[in-house]
Amino acid sequence: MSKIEIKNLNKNFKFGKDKILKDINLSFDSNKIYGLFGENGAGKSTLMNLIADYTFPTDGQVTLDNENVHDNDKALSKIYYMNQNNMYPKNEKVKKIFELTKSIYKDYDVQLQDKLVKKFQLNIKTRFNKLSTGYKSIVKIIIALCVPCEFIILDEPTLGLDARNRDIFYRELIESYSEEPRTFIISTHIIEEIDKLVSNVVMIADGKVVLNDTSDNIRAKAYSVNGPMDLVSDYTKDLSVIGKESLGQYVTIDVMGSLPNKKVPSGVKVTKIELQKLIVNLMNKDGANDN
Ligand SMILES: Nc1ncnc2c1ncn2[C@@H]1O[C@H](COP(=O)(O)OP(=O)(O)OP(=O)(O)O)[C@@H](O)[C@H]1O
Repeated sequence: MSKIEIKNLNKNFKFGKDKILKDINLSFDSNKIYGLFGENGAGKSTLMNLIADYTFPTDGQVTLDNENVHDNDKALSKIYYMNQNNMYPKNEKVKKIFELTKSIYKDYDVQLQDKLVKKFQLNIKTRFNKLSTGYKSIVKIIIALCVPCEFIILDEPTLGLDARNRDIFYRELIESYSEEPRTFIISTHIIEEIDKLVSNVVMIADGKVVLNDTSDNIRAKAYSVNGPMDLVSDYTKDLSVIGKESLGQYVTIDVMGSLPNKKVPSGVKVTKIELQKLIVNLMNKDGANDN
């Protein structure tokens, strides 16, 4: 059971004034699907780059099974990183790129690759640089699902994909994961499409981890409380408020934590919050400070 650990990590870029990542402590366990969320510029890609040793920490370290990943071929061979950079020879046909990948990874899953090529209707005789943005992502997705690595990091994998192809991707990811469990770390802004798929959620805001829990735990402690302002304010007074919207005398207050051990007042409705709404609330710091 392998594990990636990020310990006391800080990152700033040489010419940047600010720290991009601040005192990050996180672990990514075996066989889980992590959603990595945060607003534009929060530091998600930087974190993924650090895990895959594309850049190095200013302080702290990233380890895989207690070994620093930096310049560590053994550790890095267990990590596959799909991102927006095109690492493939631009003028090669897709078929050749698949062959090159297969020659690097001994247990590369050619059967799955062929199945995915058909599902996505990818023409493997096309040169990579002639593909549309969506199909470039599809080539990378196929490779990411077929390489025999224990940790698959996907930075905005569905960039440019239409709704049908996004649906195929999610279904194939789940099927592939069920057959061959491994760890996925997926960064995306389309939270509502993957919230049912992720087992764990990590959210970064202002370079810090602000949420790191299982999806089940988060769902079990995030609620919307709606009703007359005075009743809702009283019912939620000891809870951590993450969002608030009011319409006249009626208010919806989003909270995190255990609900009070008392009867919900008549006229007040308590519902669970969707992950998407929770993340947006957490991004919206003003909302969190409203109460
Ligand atoms: N090589 C670099 N040099 C200087 N600053 C950088 C570099 N790479 C990233 N940054 C800065 O680090 C911050 C975080 O960027 P990062 O790409 O990690 O965010 P992100 O959460 O992935 O954003 P997005 O969702 O928009 O892709 C940004 O302010 C960005 O400008």
